Amino acid sequence: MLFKVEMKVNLPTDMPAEVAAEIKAREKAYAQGLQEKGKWRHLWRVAGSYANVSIFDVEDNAELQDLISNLPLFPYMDITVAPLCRHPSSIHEDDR
Ligand SMILES: O=C(O)CC1=CCC(=O)O1
Repeated sequence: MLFKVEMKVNLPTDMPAEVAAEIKAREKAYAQGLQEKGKWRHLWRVAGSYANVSIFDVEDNAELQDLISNLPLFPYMDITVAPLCRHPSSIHEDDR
C-alpha cells in the first residue's frame, strides 16, 4: 500500500544544537535504512521549508504507524498521511 506522508519539522528553538544534531543523525540513519528496504520510496524536501513529502510502500496502516512513530524526529513533527492508489493514466506498472 502506498501512502503520501508530509512531515513538517518543528524543533524547539531552545533545543541545544548538539541534541538536535544527534536526533537528526539518528533520523537520517533510520530513513536511509527504510529506503534501502524499499519501505520509504521517495523522500523530497519541500523547497523553502523544513518539511518533506515522502512516499511510503507498506503492508498496511499498522506498519505505516509503526514506521512513522519510530522516527527519531516524530515528537517534533506535524505529520499528515494520505492513502494513494494507481492513477488510470499512469504508465508506471509498479505504481500500486
Ligand atoms: O529533514 C526532514 O525533512 C526530516 C527527515 C526525514 C527523514 C530525514 O532524514 O529527515
